[in-house]
Amino acid sequence: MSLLSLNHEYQRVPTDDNNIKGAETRTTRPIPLDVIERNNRAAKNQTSFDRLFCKRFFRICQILFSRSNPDGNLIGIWFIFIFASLINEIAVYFAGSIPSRFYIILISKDLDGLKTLLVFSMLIVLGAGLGKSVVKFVGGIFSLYTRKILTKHLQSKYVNRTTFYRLLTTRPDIDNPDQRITQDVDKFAETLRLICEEIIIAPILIAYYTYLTWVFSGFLGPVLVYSYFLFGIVGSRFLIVPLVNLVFMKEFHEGNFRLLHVRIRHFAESISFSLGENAEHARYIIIAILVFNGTYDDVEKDKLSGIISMNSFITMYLIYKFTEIVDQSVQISDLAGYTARIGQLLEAIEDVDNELENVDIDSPFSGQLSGELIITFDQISITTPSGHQLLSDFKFFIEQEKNLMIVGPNGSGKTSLLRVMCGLWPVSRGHIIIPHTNDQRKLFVYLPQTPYLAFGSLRDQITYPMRNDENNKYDWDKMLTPGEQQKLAFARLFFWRPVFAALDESTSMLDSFIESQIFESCKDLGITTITVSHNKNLLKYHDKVLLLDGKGGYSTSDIDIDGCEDVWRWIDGNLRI
Ligand SMILES: Nc1ncnc2c1ncn2[C@@H]1O[C@H](COP(=O)(O)OP(=O)(O)OP(=O)(O)O)[C@@H](O)[C@H]1O
Repeated sequence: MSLLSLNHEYQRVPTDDNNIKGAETRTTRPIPLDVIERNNRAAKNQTSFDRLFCKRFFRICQILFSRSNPDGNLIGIWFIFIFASLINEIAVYFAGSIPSRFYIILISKDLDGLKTLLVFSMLIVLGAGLGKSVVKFVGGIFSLYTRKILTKHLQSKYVNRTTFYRLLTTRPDIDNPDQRITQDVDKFAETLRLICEEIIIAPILIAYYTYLTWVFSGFLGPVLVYSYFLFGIVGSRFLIVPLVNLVFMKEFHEGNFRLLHVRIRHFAESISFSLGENAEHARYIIIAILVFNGTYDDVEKDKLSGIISMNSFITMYLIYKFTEIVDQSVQISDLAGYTARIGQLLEAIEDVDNELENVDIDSPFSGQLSGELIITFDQISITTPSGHQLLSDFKFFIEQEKNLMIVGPNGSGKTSLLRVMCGLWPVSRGHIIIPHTNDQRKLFVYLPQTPYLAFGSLRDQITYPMRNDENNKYDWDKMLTPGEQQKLAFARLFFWRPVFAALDESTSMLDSFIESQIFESCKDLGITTITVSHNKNLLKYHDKVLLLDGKGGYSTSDIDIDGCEDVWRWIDGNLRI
């Protein structure tokens, strides 16, 4: 026997009158979408271009560049990216010096020099074009790998144990996690590539061109260019802040829009049945200052034109590089928006995982099979994620080979009892003692009213969650009627032959003959059923009934095959009180 102690509270999340910034939080309750939107707008610290952005961006970079990441890292591609950009910039530098060389050769009438320069120019122009293409190609690979590493990282954390279930049911502040993992990661990777392509070697180039501008035009040149840059940076900082929040909200709405379409696709038939259908001026001033203040008075006229041309190229290129950085403000605000969404998801997954780490759940599917298997609810209390108490001080045993039927009004907590039994929901008080089995036999299999049918072959449906190496991808939801889907779910149950089967209205679409055959097969296979149903005809297949009254109370009764009518009258009487 092992102890499943789940005596902790749900993850706390912010609500409308309880802003995220520095506010007290309280137990979750369902939050409407417009309230989440208002919270996101108000909570600028969650989605702004500040320290939090830097922290989240750094965390994502750690994932991307980590040597220990099983999905690889970006270090190699990053170096190739820098190398390709450097080669491209060297070609650009030589291309920029071509007009200066032409001025000098043409004014000195050097015909041999002109022929050599023509060949040199063609090669340089070709090299610069090729260099740009190589940078774009390597950038594409960089973006692809960024997406692959981040998606695999998030996916493995999200689809892990019951993390996705807990995140979806207890963290309504994390809208559309699916969209964050698919779309937002893709856009993050593409935006990062665009920014990197422009500024990956900017620090090296800026240092080099600052030095050259200083050598050619003296102290005033770099000062003017740097002032222009600072002005641009301060201005764009003010632009970025509101944009980050807008990018965040745009993704939020896109996620909801896609979700609506998924729902329309899923419920197409039901819906149809119900007819519900931005310095040119500043650049030249720096050159003019030096020509007119006499710095180049001693220089010969043919060389002067070459110096002016080269000087203007260098200064303009430095300004161009700074302009490129300032122009990145739109991209950076996009990047900050995507970083906020991915960073938030990573933090929420970590919270949910920590919550799970603190819960002592021993795997119910391993251990010792010793005698009779009994599930014990030891004075437990069950509270919904929204804080509503369903059951308190609940003390009960579920014994092997004693089929149990759970009845009660809608919303009384019948399915919730199965949720805590399977470890999906924590209990707010008490503990549940779960027995171990020593063979490969599962302890529980849960069959809901609408079973989950994975894309795949018929064999995949029956052996789910065990995977088979088959390439057949059928959409069984569309091919089978609800009744046939329920029958297929029972084929899965018989394949796994667990000790206990939690049947949650899972025979509701089956005819009574099939129903009786199913309960007989369960008995023959030694599967003890824990059935949630409103159907009194199922009483005869059970040995015990548990009645939840919907007010936090419960009562039990044994069922004798001849006394089903009496038991039903007893249930009926209790529910009318
Ligand atoms: N994820 C959730 N977040 C908040 N409340 C929930 C959640 N899931 C269920 N509840 C609430 O818990 C209560 C019990 O739900 P449960 O599914 O256990 O009812 P039930 O007895 O199985 O009802 P029914 O017979 O209608 O299936 C309901 O009031 C329901 O609204």
